[in-house]
Order: sequence, then structure tokens, then C-alpha cells
Amino acid sequence: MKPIKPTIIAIAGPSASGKTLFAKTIHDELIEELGESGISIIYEDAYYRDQSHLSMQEREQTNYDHPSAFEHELLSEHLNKLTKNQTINSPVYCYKTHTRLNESKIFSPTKIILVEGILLLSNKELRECFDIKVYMDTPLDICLIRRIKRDLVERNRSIESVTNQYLATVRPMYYQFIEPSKAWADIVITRGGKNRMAIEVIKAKIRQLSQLPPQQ
Ligand SMILES: Nc1ncnc2c1ncn2[C@@H]1O[C@H](COP(=O)(O)OP(=O)(O)O)[C@@H](O)[C@H]1O
Ligand SMILES: Nc1ccn([C@@H]2O[C@H](COP(=O)(O)O)[C@@H](O)[C@H]2O)c(=O)n1
Repeated sequence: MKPIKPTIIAIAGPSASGKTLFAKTIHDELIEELGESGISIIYEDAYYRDQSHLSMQEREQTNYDHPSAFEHELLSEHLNKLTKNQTINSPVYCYKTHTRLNESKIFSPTKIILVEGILLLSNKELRECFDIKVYMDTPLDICLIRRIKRDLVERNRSIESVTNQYLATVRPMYYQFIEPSKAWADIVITRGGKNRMAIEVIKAKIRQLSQLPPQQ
């Protein structure tokens, strides 16, 4: 029997808008039903460029909110392979050292692949990989509060580094690249990663797609 072509769902939007929470909630609530081969998540952040050749000071100067910070060409190559039911070696990223780890993760195609990240809809090649494009439209001030809390606890940052980075790059790049990319979305979600109706709507669509017979 011919394997089903994976359906790829992008979840884009500003930093700390709730993309990860939204994707993980959908994944965790469906994994038992769909099984390990049914649903998985890929993180755009895993595709931040390797910076192991740079000093820590240089890495701290990088604009992580500009499209050039990502190896989007590798991500679209990987997504294209997954749609052909091929396995990939996904990079593994570390926010504390601002570079890739010296390891990769074997990632096998699943029927549904959720991809989450800030700049997924800003890139034409990536957009062409997605079957459904979702944008988390959480107000920027709410995102900032959540980002401060998260980055202090999970990403080893100080309040000075979070606020300086926010003013220098996060906010301007949001207006230049992320907010305009909303125009490409099929579905715009308000109120973040706990919007229960939005979670249920995407889950229902995934259930419907998962029941389709193999494509000819
Ligand atoms: N609706 C919400 N209410 C409260 N906290 C939330 C909500 N959505 C997300 N968070 C929290 O905000 C932080 C950022 O959310 P996250 O899902 O990591 O955002 P993103 O992946 O878009 O950067 C996390 O600590 C998360 O638990
Ligand atoms: N070394 C890095 C890499 C990325 N960032 C910030 O992460 C944000 C994207 O991840 P989210 O989970 O918040 O969507 C992005 O805004 C970068 O500024 C970083 O601080 N350091």
C-alpha cells in the first residue's frame, strides 16, 4: 500500500505568542489516538544557523529575529523530504550557547507534521511546503511579559539582556517580517496557546485528514 503523503501544518507568530504551547497541546491530546507515526512536531528554532565558529560575545550580537539567522533552505529541504516519506537528520539547537549541538535527531515522517516558528510564513519556499498555515495573533505586550518570564527561567537570560534584545531586534523584526507574514495565514488565532476552541478546530481537521485513504 502506498504511504500517505504527510500533511504539514505551520504554526507561526511572534516570539512567546504561544506557538509551542499550542502545538504541544494538540500533539499531546492526539498522540494516543493517532500513535507515534500519526503526529509530530518540528521546531524552526532547530534550524538557527550553526555559530560554533564564533565567540560567545559575537553570538550574543546576532539578530535572531532576522530571516538570515535561520537555515531556511535546510528546513525546506527537510520538509520536502518528509513529504516524500523520507527520514531526515534534524539539527538540535541550544539557546544557552546560541549554537547547534554536536548531534542530530533522526526524524521519521508522520501523517501530520506540526511545524512551529516565528518566521515560517515569511519565506516563499517554506510557505509552499505547508498545507495549512496558522498564525498566533497574540498582542505584543502579552508576548513580552511571557518572554521575560520564560527566558529568565528556561534560556539562562538576565532581565537586561531580554529587554535590550527586545528593543534592538525582537520588536523591530516583528514589525518588519513577522506581522506582515500574517497575510499568508489560512487561520489566525487570538488569545494564544490556550484558546480551547482553536485547539479543538485544528484537532478536528487533523482527525479528518488522518482518516483519508492513501493518495493515488
Ligand atoms: N494563553 C496563555 N496563558 C498563559 N501563559 C501562556 C499562554 N500561552 C503561552 N503561555 C506561556 O508563555 C510562554 C511562551 O509561550 P510559548 O508557547 O513558549 O511561545 P512561543 O512558542 O510562541 O515562543 C510559555 O512559558 C507558556 O507556557
Ligand atoms: N540563540 C537564540 C536564538 C533565538 N532567540 C530568540 O528566540 C525567539 C524565537 O523562539 P520562540 O520560541 O520565542 O518563538 C526569537 O525571537 C529570538 O530572539 C534567542 O534569544 N537566542
